[in-house]
Order: sequence, then structure tokens, then C-alpha cells
Amino acid sequence: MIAFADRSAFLHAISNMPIASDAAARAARERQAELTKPAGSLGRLEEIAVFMAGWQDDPRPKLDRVCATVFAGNHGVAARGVSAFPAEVTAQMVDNFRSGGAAINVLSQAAGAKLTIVPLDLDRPTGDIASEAAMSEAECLDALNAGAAVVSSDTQLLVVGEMGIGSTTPAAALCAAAFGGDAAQWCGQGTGVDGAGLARKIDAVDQALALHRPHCSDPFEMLRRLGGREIAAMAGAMLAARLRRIPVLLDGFITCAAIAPIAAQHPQFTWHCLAAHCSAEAAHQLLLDCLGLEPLLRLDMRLGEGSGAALAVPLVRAALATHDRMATFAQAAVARAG
Ligand SMILES: O=C(O)c1ccc[n+]([C@@H]2O[C@H](COP(=O)([O-])O)[C@@H](O)[C@H]2O)c1
Ligand SMILES: Cc1cc2nc[nH]c2cc1C
Repeated sequence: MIAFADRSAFLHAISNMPIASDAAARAARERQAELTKPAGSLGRLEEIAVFMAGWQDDPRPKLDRVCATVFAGNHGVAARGVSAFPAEVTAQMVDNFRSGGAAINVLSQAAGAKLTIVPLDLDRPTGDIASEAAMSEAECLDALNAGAAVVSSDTQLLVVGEMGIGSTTPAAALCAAAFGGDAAQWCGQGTGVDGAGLARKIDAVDQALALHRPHCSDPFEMLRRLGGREIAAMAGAMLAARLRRIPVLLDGFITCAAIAPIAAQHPQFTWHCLAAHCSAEAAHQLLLDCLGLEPLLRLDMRLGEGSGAALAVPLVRAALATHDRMATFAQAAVARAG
């Protein structure tokens, strides 16, 4: 099991990330050129097959074990009225995940993914980022390790999602700290907050940035001061996946914001990640641009809980099925381009 002993072990891991297998990716690209289709005609499905081959170190990558995760946390800043919903909905939705009634239950089942729910100290919200750090050093490390612990070594694709009322506020703050810009640029409707709520949210992010920005020298400190437990856990899970060369499907704005602190300093961190969708949260497109990621789907979703990422699993399955099962020009006796 991957665990980070302390802040410096976490920082060391992000400075020493493995990369995909060049040989497996090259072999997959060569196979794509032999399949009965004009070169490039399966578009991004071809890229996905090559991507999966590289990260699985297998020219014929498999998708028998897809792991979907939902990390849940509560946020002190939610008490400022920055969400359309009350904070108790986080725990209520965790109960709903456990009894199988949420969108992610249905979508992960449809995608053939095994779902793991990880609630993180829900009765102990993080500190209000507008006036204090979200977490102590020990709390942040515990959250990172709770995320890393979920990633078993035999996972072939990791789907990452979250649940946490108020979370688009720390997510906006993390984006601003990681990539610059002001609070208004990174704040959006979240669960559907009204104009007054959006103004409170922008104000909270402004205050958080004024307080913490001077101290956000490294990704750990950014996550600790401006993040949340489920946000740090997602970062820990995605880093653990990278250390094991497991490819990741990113969900929406909050999931992408969780890797912003790492990716801003180490842009190659996103190399094992596919952006499943662009959510309707206004700043998600901007964040994807900063991360250098092109989303697979645009369905105007803004649910979170891994729903957009689960929806993209069948696309990855289609990419691998065509890669594995299509005939070659030689097998089918089809003439090549002249
Ligand atoms: O995934 C997204 O892009 C997304 C956009 C808006 C809201 N959400 C979900 O809604 C919650 C956060 O919204 P809010 O308004 O409470 O900050 C949290 O549970 C997220 O899963 C998720
Ligand atoms: C009902 C509800 C379900 C969610 N799932 C993820 N975030 C959510 C926020 C709310 C409010």
C-alpha cells in the first residue's frame, strides 16, 4: 500500500513520477496503423488506446478491473452560505451512495466499475479557509493517505469523484492559488447558488487568497490551507495511481482542482489523466485549459460524485475493443491507401 510518511515524502513522490511505457505505446500505435480503417479515422479512440497501452505497459490493454471512487468531506466555509444546499446533505448523500440510490451507483454499474465510497470525518468540517487553514499538517497527510490507500495495484483504470457541500469554494481558491487570476474568475454556480450566495463565495475566496497566498509555496501547503479532506484524498489517490502507472479518468471541476496544485508546478502530472468531461461549472473549461486537457464529453453536467468520469468509461472500453478486435488489412485482405 502506498502511504506518504510526511510532507517531504509527498513532495518527493511528485518530483519523481514514473512515465508511461514508450515501447508499449509504440507497439499500440503500430497496431492502429494495421487496422482496417483510414489512418486516424477513429480519432481520439485511437489516442485513448495508445494512452492505455503506455500506462498499462501492454500493447493490448485490458479493462477488466475499473475502480470508481467517491471521496466525501465537509467544509468549514460552507457555514458562510456559499452553497445552495445545507452541509448535512454531504452525509445524507453518503447514505444514499451506500444504499445504491445515487447517480454514481447507477452510472458506475452501467460502466462495469466497482464503486468505493470514502467518507472523511464528515462530522468534523475543515477549518473555514477565509479565516484559517483548512487542515493541520497531520490532517492533510491523513487525507492524502486515505486517498492513496484506496488505489489497489491491480486497478486498470481509476475513476475519481467527490461529494462535499461547499466544495466549489475551496476548489476555486486552489485554482487561483495554483494558476493565478482573481476569485470571480474561478467562482461559479456550484449546486445552483443564487446571486447573493455567489457574492459571498467570491468574498470568501478573496479573503482566503489574501490570507494564504503568501504561504502557498508548495502543493502540500496549498492543499492543506485551501483544500478539503476529500480534495486532498483525491490528490493522494491520483498520485498513488501515477506511482503505480494506473491511468485516471478525471470527473468535474473539484476533481480537476484537486490536482491543480501539483500540476501547476509539475505539468507532466496530468500525463496519466484523461479529462472525462467539461462540466457546466463556469471555470471548468478554464481549468482544463490550464491543465492542458481536452475533455472527452460535454454534456452540461455539474453533479460531481464521479458521474461524468463514469460516463466516459464506455468510451475507453470502445477504444480498447476496436484496438483489440478489429481485423488488420492483411487479415481482411483489404487494400491500403494508394
Ligand atoms: O463536478 C462538478 O463540476 C461540480 C460542479 C458543481 C457542483 N458539484 C457538486 O456539488 C457540490 C459542490 O457545490 P457547492 O455549490 O456546494 O459548492 C459537491 O458535492 C460537488 O460534487 C460538482
Ligand atoms: C443532492 C446533491 C447530490 C450531489 N452529488 C454530488 N454533489 C451533490 C450535491 C447535492 C446537493
